[in-house]
Amino acid sequence: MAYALPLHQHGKSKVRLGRVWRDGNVHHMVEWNVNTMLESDMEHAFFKGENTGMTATDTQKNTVYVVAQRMSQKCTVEQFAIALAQHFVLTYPLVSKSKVYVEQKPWNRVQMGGLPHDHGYALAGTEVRTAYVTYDKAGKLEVTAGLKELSLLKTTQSGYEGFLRDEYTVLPEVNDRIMASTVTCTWKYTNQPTCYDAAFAAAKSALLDAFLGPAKGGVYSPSVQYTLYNMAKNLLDRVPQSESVFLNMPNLHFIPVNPVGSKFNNDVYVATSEPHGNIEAVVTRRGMIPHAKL
Ligand SMILES: O=c1[nH]c(=O)c2[nH]c(=O)[nH]c2[nH]1
Repeated sequence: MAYALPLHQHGKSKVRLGRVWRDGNVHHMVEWNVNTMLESDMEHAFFKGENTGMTATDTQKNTVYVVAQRMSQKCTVEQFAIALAQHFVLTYPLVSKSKVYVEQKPWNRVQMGGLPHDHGYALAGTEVRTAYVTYDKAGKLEVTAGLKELSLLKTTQSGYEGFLRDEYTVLPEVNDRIMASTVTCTWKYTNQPTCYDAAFAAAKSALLDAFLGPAKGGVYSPSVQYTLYNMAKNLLDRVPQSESVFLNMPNLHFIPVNPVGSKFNNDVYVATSEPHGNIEAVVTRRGMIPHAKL
């Protein structure tokens, strides 16, 4: 006995991508999380196990990257979703309706000293300020200030070369890549600042400046490790009351995509959060005792 099939559809979920448009030195970047769903005359797949004419969800995923690449001018999330939705219906005769849902991450261009940064972005509204305080009977006060979930990204001025190669290494050496991280940082005060807000602001801008470099041109990073050290160093330079800095920086990979043989043109990337690199260190003034990771 054949039962009714009043609804069926198939699609791909959570296709995450980064799209960068390069206008000379000024880059425009978006990160999208795309879900596709196709309604189609595919009853025979359910009833008979025949896949003839089916647009595979893997094909749908590749198409997400291809259409993102075809958007040659900087576009809105709506314009991209329309182009993708129309592509499915206009390309595949059995597809009667396409449904495309896209979420855009709130990456905002960083303003540095009042100037928009050429290629530096920060995620809006995610950063958390932290304070860890201990006080003992002898009157000893220890204050460790910090921040976490500060997401930073730059679309260029980052590379990774010269690392050990053996039979387990497949990673190509690159001198231009996206670098993105969600920074956790704590710094311990030897002397208490007169204004914690001002010290926090100085610390945060020290981190941002070392990660991104100047608004025009940025600064080259040969590794997350080097940038991390320079962020900590900048903080110790600019916050004289601090004695040691702990930094944790996941390396959130944006992997170049060549959708269906098309050439990667520094434009479309698979946006990933797992697995990710994880780099951390404690940097202190000479003679100072490092504070524990909190
Ligand atoms: O900046 C980097 N540091 C690493 O330790 C590392 N490892 C890796 O695979 N890519 C990178 N990038």
